Amino acid sequence: MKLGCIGDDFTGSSDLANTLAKGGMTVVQYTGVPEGPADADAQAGVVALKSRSIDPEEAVRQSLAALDWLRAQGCEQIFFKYCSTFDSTPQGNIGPVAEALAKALDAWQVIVCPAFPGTGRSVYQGHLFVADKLLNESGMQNHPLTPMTDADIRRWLAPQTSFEVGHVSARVVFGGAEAISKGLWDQHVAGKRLIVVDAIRDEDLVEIGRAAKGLPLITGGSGVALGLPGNFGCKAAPVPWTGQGGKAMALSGSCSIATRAQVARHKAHSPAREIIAAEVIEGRVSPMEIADWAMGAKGLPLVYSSADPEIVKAVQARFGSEAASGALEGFFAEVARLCVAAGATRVITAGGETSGAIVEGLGLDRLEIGPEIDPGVPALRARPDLVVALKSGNFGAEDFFEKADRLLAGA
Ligand SMILES: Nc1ncnc2c1ncn2[C@@H]1O[C@H](COP(=O)(O)OP(=O)(O)O)[C@@H](O)[C@H]1O
Ligand SMILES: O=C(O)[C@@H](O)C(=O)COP(=O)(O)O
Repeated sequence: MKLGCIGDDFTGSSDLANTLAKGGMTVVQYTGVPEGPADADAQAGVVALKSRSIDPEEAVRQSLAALDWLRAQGCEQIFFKYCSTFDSTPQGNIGPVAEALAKALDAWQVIVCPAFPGTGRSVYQGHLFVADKLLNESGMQNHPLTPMTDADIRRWLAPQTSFEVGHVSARVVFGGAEAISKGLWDQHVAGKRLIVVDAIRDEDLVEIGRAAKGLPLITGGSGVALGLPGNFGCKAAPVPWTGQGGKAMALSGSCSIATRAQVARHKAHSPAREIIAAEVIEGRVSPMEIADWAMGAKGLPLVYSSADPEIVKAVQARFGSEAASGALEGFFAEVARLCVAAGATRVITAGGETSGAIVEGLGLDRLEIGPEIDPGVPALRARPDLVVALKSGNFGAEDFFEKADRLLAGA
């Protein structure tokens, strides 16, 4: 295995795996640190952790364990994947994990680049934009777990790390790979170790990828991986896929603007069942009742707790945000487990934390990467009789759920 990746959540890991697979690499996504060796033919391996919103020390511990395993598989370069909206708090976990990996790898010029132009995320003058809005005005300021209230990535990252945070500006990036390498070196000489690199277009990311050739550690969103397959001699190629017939279902715990629009569209003409957080927390609704409903429903049933920011805030004020998230994630995982045990063969999930809980609950330890459904979301094969799609909160067109189901089924 040449490229070793550590993803801080499961949807994000499949987003990165998707970019690498489209670039022609053979990629496998692993759930947590595998016990055995990597697949013999994998050129890249993504160890998916659920470390984005946990205690920073534990996130570091898990990430270093993933690093040890990836190094033991012979990886020449390590990629730490976090969210293209830089989801983190003043405590972490992007800073602490990047710092620990850099120390372990003796990496000094560490690129920090969440840009993903294909989904509207760009970094300019160190500030992160979502389409035409600054990050802190994009809806991400209301995220249930990591509210992003400052678009200046340098300022947001600084309190998370003891390293100095540097910057390579768009003006330098537009000069191409050599100019970027010089920009990184200049920042290194100035004592900066985590270096935010501007990127607005895919071309910028390809040049940043070329400049990253040979660096021990890269950090960012999946966009900055665009140029990496080429560094390992791979060329873009169609990703093979065999569809899966049978019973499908969708589960959504994402409260993002994009997911709420997808839920609204789906429930206008397909079976949908809302999960009320208080009913879950107080035990007034059971996973079995919901699984029975989903297995009995026609078409693509959707089970969702996705709610507007005021509703989420009220739930968190009443029960505490960890308790609310934990209860809902556990509930979704159990519904998925019951449905798969009853014969569901296609499972579509929305939300990073939600998807992580479901994949862990289903015990899916290895995912093969299929073709892209919408930017950043691939079809995944978990077992000979089970395929899944893990949608990042803010990804996907409004008709994502039906589209994902068609592709998973082989259309
Ligand atoms: N109605 C709700 N009230 C409170 N919290 C919720 C509600 N619905 C979902 N959540 C929680 O919000 C979090 C959403 O995070 P996540 O699944 O990562 O979605 P996204 O990808 O949009 O960030 C999860 O922990 C989920 O359990
Ligand atoms: O980089 C991204 O935006 C995604 O790959 C990702 O990590 C999204 O996370 P969630 O929105 O929590 O699913």
